[in-house]
Amino acid sequence: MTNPNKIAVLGGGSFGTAIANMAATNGNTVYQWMRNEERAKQCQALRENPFYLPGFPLHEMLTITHDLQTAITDAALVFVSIPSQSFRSVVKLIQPYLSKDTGVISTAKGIEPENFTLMSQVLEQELPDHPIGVLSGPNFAKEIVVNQQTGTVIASEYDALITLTQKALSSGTFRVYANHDRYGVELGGALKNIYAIVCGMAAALGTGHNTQAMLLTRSLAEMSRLAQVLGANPMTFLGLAGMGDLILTCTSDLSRNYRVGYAVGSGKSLNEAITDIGQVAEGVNTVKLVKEKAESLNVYMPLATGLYAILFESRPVIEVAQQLMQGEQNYDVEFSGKLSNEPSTSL
Ligand SMILES: NC(=O)C1=CN([C@@H]2O[C@H](COP(=O)(O)OP(=O)(O)OC[C@H]3O[C@@H](n4cnc5c(N)ncnc54)[C@H](O)[C@@H]3O)[C@@H](O)[C@H]2O)C=CC1
Ligand SMILES: O=C(CO)COP(=O)(O)O
Repeated sequence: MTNPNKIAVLGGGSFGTAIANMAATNGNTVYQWMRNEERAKQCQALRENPFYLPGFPLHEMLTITHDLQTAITDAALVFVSIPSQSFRSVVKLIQPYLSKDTGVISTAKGIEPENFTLMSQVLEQELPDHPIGVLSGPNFAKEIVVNQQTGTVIASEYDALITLTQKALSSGTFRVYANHDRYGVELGGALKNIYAIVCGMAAALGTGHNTQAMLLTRSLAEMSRLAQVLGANPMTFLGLAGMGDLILTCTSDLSRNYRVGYAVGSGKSLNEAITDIGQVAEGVNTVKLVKEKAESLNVYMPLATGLYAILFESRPVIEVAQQLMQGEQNYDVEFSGKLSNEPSTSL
């Protein structure tokens, strides 16, 4: 049996800390697990995470620990806030400590290279007997912890898990919407990172509002086109986890993906940009996987393909932008039966 008020959060980064603190503030008994024992002890003693969210005090109901068993035993919900590159290895560690009905929720916005696997699919594979879900939306950790009003989405086939998550996290400043299209919600969160890099790059080149509006809108069209072919509901992309997160990360330098794009657009190499940011920018790997996927499925994704050419084939940004603008004319709104998946060379 699980304790309905016990929640575990795996990951010592900015989003894990924000989620853990919110759940603790709501009166839950919360354990945040960090792999680094020294850091866990330091954060627990300081009542702060100076590595990712310096200056922000943590709630007394939150315990930070290096002990995975203590963190997980009896927890009703486990949030996995580990970047996609390490996600599976951490999920493998928790299996022995989970209770039978513990719900496990991914907050990671990335894709595993093998078989284009999303993180909740990793959960499905590694923890087939557990209810699973995805938390995704326009959610900068740095704004959540200072109580900026925020909306998010819990996506799952399990209504009990949705209700439990809403109860654990909802507050006067955090609103948790439900969605049953887990795949679409998760895909939206992963794909938008590509376009955040594109928009950061465009901003570095001094583009105006017209360009930004076009980029955002065509990004949404492109994401939805792939999503539909992959079996997600493209309408999901009109919600917080699609359009909402796209707007957020494509317009703000709080986004690490946007900052990678801005740095590359300003003349830095990709490696320099990543090193300077010092935190995970999932879009850099996602664009490689999406370019391959789009080619194998013959889905037209000019922005993702153009970004790949700039980041990994040394194509000049200006040259790629001009090519996109001068291609043949295309339709504005898709999914009306016209041109939904026909190849073209324009934006
Ligand atoms: N920061 C944000 O505002 C948001 C982030 N996300 C997503 O959440 C996921 C995590 O992001 P952040 O917390 O921001 O990342 P972060 O870069 O701030 O922190 C990642 C944490 O994971 C830990 N970690 C990495 N590999 C590990 C391993 N093998 N074992 C144990 N711990 C490991 C790191 O030590 C670090 O504490 C990402 O997929 C991101 O896209 C989602 C919504 C908002
Ligand atoms: O997904 C995010 C906010 O919703 C965070 O975006 P970045 O990973 O680009 O910082």
